[in-house]
Amino acid sequence: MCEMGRTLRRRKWLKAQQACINQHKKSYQQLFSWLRSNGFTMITKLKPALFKDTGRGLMACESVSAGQVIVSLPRNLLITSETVKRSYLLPLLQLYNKELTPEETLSIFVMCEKARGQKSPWLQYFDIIPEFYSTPAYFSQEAIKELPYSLQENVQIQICCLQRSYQKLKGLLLQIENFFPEVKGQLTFKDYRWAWFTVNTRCVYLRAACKGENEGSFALAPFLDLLNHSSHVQVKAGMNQENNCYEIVTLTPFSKYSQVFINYGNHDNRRLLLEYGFILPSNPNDIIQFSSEEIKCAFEKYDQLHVTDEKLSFLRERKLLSSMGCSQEGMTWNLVAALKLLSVRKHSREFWNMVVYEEVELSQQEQKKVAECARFILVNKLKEYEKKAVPKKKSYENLRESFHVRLAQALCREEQNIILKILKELE
Ligand SMILES: C[S@@+](CC[C@H](N)C(=O)[O-])C[C@H]1O[C@@H](n2cnc3c(N)ncnc32)[C@H](O)[C@@H]1O
Repeated sequence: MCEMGRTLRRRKWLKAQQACINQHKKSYQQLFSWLRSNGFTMITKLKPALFKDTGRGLMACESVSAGQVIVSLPRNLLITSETVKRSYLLPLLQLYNKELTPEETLSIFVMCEKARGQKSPWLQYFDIIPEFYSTPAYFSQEAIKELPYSLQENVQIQICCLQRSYQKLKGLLLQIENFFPEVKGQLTFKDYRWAWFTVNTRCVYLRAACKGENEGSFALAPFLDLLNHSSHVQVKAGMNQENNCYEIVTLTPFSKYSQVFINYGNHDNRRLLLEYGFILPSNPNDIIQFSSEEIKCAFEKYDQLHVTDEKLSFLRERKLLSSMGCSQEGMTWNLVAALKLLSVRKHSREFWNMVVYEEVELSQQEQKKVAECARFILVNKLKEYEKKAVPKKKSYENLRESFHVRLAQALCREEQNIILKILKELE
């Protein structure tokens, strides 16, 4: 029943997406003729298409071999801080007394260009950009509650940063509205959130390959930003100084009619969701992190508390308290080191150093303690997900909200599976 419900929802979602692609057909034609008129040439034939697992992406219309340039975009088609500085916004930016980050500069430009509509030279580009994002900053409170607790905190932090950034820019936005009445009423917080996530989810990084003016900055790259992410592919990307184009060379071949992917980086699912609004099934970069509090809780029943605290300080001084977690591959080195250290009885810092950095054989009792505590920590973590997995009566009217809830639940399921796998290995 549940499977059937999921299939039906999936179909509904695909239908909505297909309608969106059809509706956009004309926009794509306009995008391509605009790109061509600005010097773009399609080196590898790719076209926008809808894919079952990832939504819109780019499809290879011919087979693509490793080493092939998949997209080559002339510099004039990139939106960078330099583009903004050359624009009508420059005098107002210069007069503003607060320093803007590159993300803020680009977000303001994106928001203004979107608001200018037909008057914007980037119209054809903004026409194909999604109206909404599926990052948790767009989630309802109900959907946020479905996320793991520490991720909920990160979402709140992200929203606060966005609000603070908007407040900081308020004076400048008022000035812009005064000078350019056509954007009036279109520079609200919601518009800023949209622009910020457009920049955050779609920008490429211009590396310091050349000592140019864009060294180490971000850029929006029309068309190229229709490429989705896969952790299984490898690409090389950067400015080609010879033709002044931003190019992506794939190191992974793709067959005809398959989706062409790039790699956004070694992100775990929490980062992918927070920053990009999606997750990867069986993400090899997924690590379930444990806090020192969670570890401490497991050891309280064995050690006197002050000894546990001292051992935790010992780990903190050596920066071993971060990255304590587990992945598909097993427990991280830092977690194993912490478990070993917290299990030993001897109270000597010299010995603790040997336990962490050298192969000191633990007694059978200590090894048993390591396994027991690992199990305790993992089982405790599972309880957090189990509480969330209690079926809710509520049916989500809004298609978008129910998609967000399912996304949050899928993330929890992925993490749960990793923990279950490690628990099984501990048996
Ligand atoms: C640079 S855009 C890629 C094109 C985008 N799909 C579109 O239709 O405009 C990045 C966004 O694509 C989506 N995305 C990228 N890779 C994905 C994947 N493997 N699965 C699902 N969504 C993905 C996410 O919404 C992400 O924020």
